[in-house]
Amino acid sequence: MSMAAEGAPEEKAATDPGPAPLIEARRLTRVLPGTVPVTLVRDIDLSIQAGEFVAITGPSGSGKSSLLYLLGLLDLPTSGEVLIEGEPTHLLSERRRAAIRLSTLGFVFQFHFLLPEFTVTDNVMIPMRKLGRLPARQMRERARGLLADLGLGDHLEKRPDQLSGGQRQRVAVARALANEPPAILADEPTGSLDSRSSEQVFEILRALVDDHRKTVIAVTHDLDMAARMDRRLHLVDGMLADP
Ligand SMILES: Nc1ncnc2c1ncn2[C@@H]1O[C@H](COP(=O)(O)OP(=O)(O)OP(=O)(O)O)[C@@H](O)[C@H]1O
Repeated sequence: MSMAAEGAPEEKAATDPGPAPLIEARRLTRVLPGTVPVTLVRDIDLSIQAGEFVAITGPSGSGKSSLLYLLGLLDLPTSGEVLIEGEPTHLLSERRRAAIRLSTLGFVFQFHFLLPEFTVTDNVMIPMRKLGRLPARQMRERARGLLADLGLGDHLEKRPDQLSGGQRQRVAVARALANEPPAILADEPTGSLDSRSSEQVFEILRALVDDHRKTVIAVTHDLDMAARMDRRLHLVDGMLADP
């Protein structure tokens, strides 16, 4: 092989674009059809890298949840696109989009949406069962380990209604982490919690970013909390604006 074919390393470095952003939006627009169409988000361009802790802020009704749902492939844009790890997603089948959600994105909502008739451990195992990559015993061990890491080791066999709001939200975080996704998307994760539980959940999200290099994107009304995240995306009338 000639020297030329091996290539000068500096030339390769200059042309190598590096890894694709974890989540990217290009001209993302979502309009609800109707006699008076409602524009939820308009023309949003953004790019989120692995390891970022991003707040989505803005007044009530500005489109924060709508943007999060589009970025999380829970909704489809009217125009524009979302790319996950460089892969355009808007033309994929719902089955493929669901597979990306299951392995790449973990969700935490304001209300935990745990199944009331299941134990805490069984709730955390649900995404693992759907993905179906681990034998049952390993799923259970992993769920228990996650719950223990989040301070819930004494509550593994309880049902959600036997826990406090803050504990339930930590179970929801464990469930979001079940399949080891690189990104967690959270919609007002502390919105229904008292200040002490809010702080605990915030510290957990912070540690996911700092210690485990997860990407966390969280919609929040809490401007103090948003100020403690690494980056803020501020929405006004469905568009990105200066905070
Ligand atoms: N399915 C729907 N039908 C009609 N209007 C909707 C629908 N979903 C959202 N909207 C409206 O679109 C706008 C954006 O909603 P969205 O929930 O994304 O805002 P938000 O910033 O998250 O609000 P909040 O802070 O109050 O949760 C709001 O005016 C909302 O009322």
